[in-house]
Amino acid sequence: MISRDSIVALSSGRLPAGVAVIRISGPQTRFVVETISGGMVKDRVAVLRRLRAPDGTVLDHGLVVFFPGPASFTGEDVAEFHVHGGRAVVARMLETIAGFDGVRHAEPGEFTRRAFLNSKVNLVETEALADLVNAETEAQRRFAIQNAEGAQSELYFGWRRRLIHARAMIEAEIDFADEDDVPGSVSATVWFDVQAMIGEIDRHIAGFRAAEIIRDGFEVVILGAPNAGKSSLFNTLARRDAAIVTDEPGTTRDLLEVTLDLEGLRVRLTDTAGLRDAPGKIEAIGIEKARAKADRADLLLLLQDLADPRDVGPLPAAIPALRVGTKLDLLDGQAAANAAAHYDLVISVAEGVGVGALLAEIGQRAARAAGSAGDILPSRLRHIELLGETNRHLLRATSDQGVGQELRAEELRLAADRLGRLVGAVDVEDLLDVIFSQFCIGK
Ligand SMILES: Nc1nc2c(c(=O)[nH]1)N(C=O)[C@@H](CNc1ccc(C(=O)N[C@@H](CCC(=O)O)C(=O)O)cc1)CN2
Ligand SMILES: Nc1nc2c(ncn2[C@@H]2O[C@H](COP(=O)(O)OP(=O)(O)OP(=O)(O)O)[C@@H](O)[C@H]2O)c(=O)[nH]1
Ligand SMILES: [Mg+2]
Repeated sequence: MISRDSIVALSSGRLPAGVAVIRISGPQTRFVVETISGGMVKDRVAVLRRLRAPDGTVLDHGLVVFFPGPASFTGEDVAEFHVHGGRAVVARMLETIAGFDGVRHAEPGEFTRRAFLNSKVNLVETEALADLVNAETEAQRRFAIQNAEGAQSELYFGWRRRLIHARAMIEAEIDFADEDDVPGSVSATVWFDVQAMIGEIDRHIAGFRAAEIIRDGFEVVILGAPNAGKSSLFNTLARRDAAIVTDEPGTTRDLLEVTLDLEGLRVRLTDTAGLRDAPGKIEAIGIEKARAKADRADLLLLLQDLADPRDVGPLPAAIPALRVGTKLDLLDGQAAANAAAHYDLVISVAEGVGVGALLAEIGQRAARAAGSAGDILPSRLRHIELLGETNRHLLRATSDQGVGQELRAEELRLAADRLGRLVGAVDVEDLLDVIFSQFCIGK
């Protein structure tokens, strides 16, 4: 076992709570349990005990669970005290346990760090555990649990195994080049597989945007001329009066943002200043911000007042857009029918027409951009960087341009090494602080 100190922390959330879980891991765990619970408890069974400080003071009545190492979450002896979730109860419990010799308060992510150091989880699973704890939407939860269970790391381990095999074959061919029983076509098959893997890795890297959408949300920006009804739509979708609405053109100046949960996906909706030429100083800054935000959007909603359509000039052409006609209620039946043909959707916020259809359309586009449930996607910039390096080595390995088999085999080794760093199978000491700094205390 690598760690000598035992660590303790509150592993459950905000206080006060009905119940709070205090967790301890390390070699002092048995002694702490014996002392506080007045004797050992059966392994892996929750037992109700009176909990006392070493001086005999009763702290609480709570459940005690003991998990002997190495078959525990961290791989060390672990115990949990499930106590009443009052601030004073928890404070006194933590203070008492941290007062034992060899026991101290845990740092953020330290339980999971020990699980990693004891090979209970690999690095990619560790990151997924952090994502699982932070998941707020159903899509985030689904994505994180899939990777916490190993889907993403299995993909990387699989590629790494194929490269190790490829390198073994190429080196065998180098060593036995002049013997007859090593068929020359072996290397052709190997290079063919490596070539295929480059494509697989490139496609996987391309999935990063989908992972970002799952994590950070699908960016939708509302644009249009002043008074087009942007803020009115924004408030309706947000289901609250987040933006000021008046009949005065130029009401909105700053960017306003709300987060929606559309069928389990996070969607970030931004209201912007109406676009028009040379308005006042404040409005001009707002318009500049609106254009900058639009450049980074996943979807634009281009609103136009059906009763007073105005042109707003060129918009980012590369970004998908929905043309939305607003204030449908102001048109008579015939004019309304004619107008509908020129837009993707027509709406009346005043009468609640078309808003449901617009929301459904946004939801569908967000879902498409986030990929299908079960897609294995890279979830961190770290993954993209190492996968990019992997492929650069593989491209060098597969280019014949006067490079000997030895050097090509070496490129295969370097590529496999990059994948090893990804999952933490090769030395990653320098990475650990970065990764575990993303955790909260008690995890
Ligand atoms: N009360 C409580 N609930 C919890 C946790 C916890 O630590 N305590 N977890 C904490 O994250 C999660 C469950 N994850 C866990 C993962 C592994 C082990 C564990 O003891 N693993 C051993 C034995 C496996 C087995 O019996 O099948 C091992 O891997 O060797 C426990 C919890 C969520 N719920
Ligand atoms: N009849 C009708 N009026 C609407 C509708 N939507 C908005 N309006 C009115 O149009 C005016 C402008 O609405 P806003 O939502 O503030 O428009 P905006 O596009 O945010 O305007 P700026 O912030 O100035 O760019 C207000 O008087 C709204 O009440 C609608 O569906 N029907
Ligand atoms: Mg507005």
